[in-house]
Amino acid sequence: MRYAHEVGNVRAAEGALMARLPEGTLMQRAAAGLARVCAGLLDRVYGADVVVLAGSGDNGGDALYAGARLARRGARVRVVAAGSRLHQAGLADLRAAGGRLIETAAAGEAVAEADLVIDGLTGIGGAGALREPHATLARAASEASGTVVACDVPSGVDASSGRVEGAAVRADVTVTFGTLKPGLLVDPGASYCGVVELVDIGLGPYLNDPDVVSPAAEDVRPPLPGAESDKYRRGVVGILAGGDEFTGAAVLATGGAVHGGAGMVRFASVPHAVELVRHRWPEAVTTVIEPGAKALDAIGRVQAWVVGPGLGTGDDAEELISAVLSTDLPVLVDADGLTVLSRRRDLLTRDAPTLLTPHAGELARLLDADRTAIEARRLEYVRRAAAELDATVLLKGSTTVIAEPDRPVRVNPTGTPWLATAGTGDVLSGLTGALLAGGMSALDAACAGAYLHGLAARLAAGGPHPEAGESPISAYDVITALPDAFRTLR
Ligand SMILES: NC(=O)C1=CN([C@@H]2O[C@H](COP(=O)(O)OP(=O)(O)OC[C@H]3O[C@@H](n4cnc5c(N)ncnc54)[C@H](O)[C@@H]3O)[C@@H](O)[C@H]2O)[C@@H](O)CC1
Ligand SMILES: [K+]
Repeated sequence: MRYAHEVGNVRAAEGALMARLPEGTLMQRAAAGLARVCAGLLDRVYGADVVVLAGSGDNGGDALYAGARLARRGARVRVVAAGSRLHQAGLADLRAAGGRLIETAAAGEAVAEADLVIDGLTGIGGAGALREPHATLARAASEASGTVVACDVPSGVDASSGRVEGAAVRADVTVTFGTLKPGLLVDPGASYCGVVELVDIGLGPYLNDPDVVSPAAEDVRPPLPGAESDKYRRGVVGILAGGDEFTGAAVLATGGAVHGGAGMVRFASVPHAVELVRHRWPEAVTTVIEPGAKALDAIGRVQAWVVGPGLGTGDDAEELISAVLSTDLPVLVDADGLTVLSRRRDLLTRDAPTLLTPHAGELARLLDADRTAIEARRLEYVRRAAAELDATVLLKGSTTVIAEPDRPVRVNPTGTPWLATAGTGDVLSGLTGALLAGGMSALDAACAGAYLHGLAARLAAGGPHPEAGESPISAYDVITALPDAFRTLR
């Protein structure tokens, strides 16, 4: 598990640690770590052309001291000051080491020809869209042909949320201090960071519980079946999906479940969808159901339900969703099921676990909020959704985030932009439903489902020769790659 802390938490820990250390110690630790990473990125430090973009805060201070360390090793270091002030002691140290300050007007050319650019414009103190000249410098850095290293956070990225309101530095490497910041893990911010290097400055013992966590493979491994397992112990998942109109979603969700490790997949729907699912997935046990309150009675025992993909949003769908949510079993609601819930939020009042898996548009309907705002502030909205709907919420998208009331948000680290294609969400709901039926909690099943789904997509897109680049994938390719994804986890 990787841990991230919001700015308030970082500042509190820094305050407590700084009180026990001589002044300036932390900044020197940060600068030493930053300089070490920068030196490792250069072919040779001696003679390298380095440009430091320095704002007036301590982020600029870190960058100036790091520049001084590189200058002492023979680099040619030039500084561009954004704004009227600079960290005076940092500037003095850099000058003493042979670095020099250049005019802002000369910055564009200097940045363009540098071997390495250190972005020290703003760090955790950055607020709102970058002002001038910061914004222009950030754009210049983003276009630089040399290596761009962001100090603590790429300037223009909000450290706590990952929000980007205007120009921001596109870094090759981000060297962050003490702990990760949520904005480095969640898009849009995450996409500006490049490789993230964490430098230990001794903050660990002073940090509170993390605000955001990002699981690693060992955190999401589903339990292995034992010798005594039978299909009921491994879990039976019930899939309620598809209708006369939409059948693809039913086939894909069932495929995700069949490859998700369940002991058995039960599928129930109208005759047309049942026929297609039975044809494609003979492993599934299918039932034709009639609309009405007794629809579930014919299906047999399950340990978790998945409801919604391709179901439609009319009265029959609503009745089915209402029946499923009145059971005492874990329920995953996706797609059309979420649209129904946006007019029947009362159905969410229940004791058993409920897992909702919206994309931004579906969440916008559920919360009566704006889709663009959700995409820009994923952490804020997923937390709000979990609290307001009293459910586990998995928000799909460029970074999948998962929230449960009063828990750190989990950020999924796998995935590929190729996943943004029709039908992949249906695969995720079937897969995650199988994990729920296997006995994982809603939060763990959501995390493991998102992780495996993203990993399968990467494996599918990378093919047998990932070094040759990625190719487009279909939702069906994701299903086919699931066994490899499970194996990779072990
Ligand atoms: N507090 C600590 O103990 C430590 C802090 N460190 C560094 O200090 C940084 C935080 O320093 P500060 O609190 O001084 O804050 P920053 O240096 O991150 O940012 C504050 C400065 O940026 C300007 N600014 C804010 N938003 C802006 C915008 N939208 N456009 C243009 N300018 C903007 C402010 O006017 C102010 O001058 C960390 O990110 C880290 O790099 C490290 O030295 C480690 C220790
Ligand atoms: K920065």
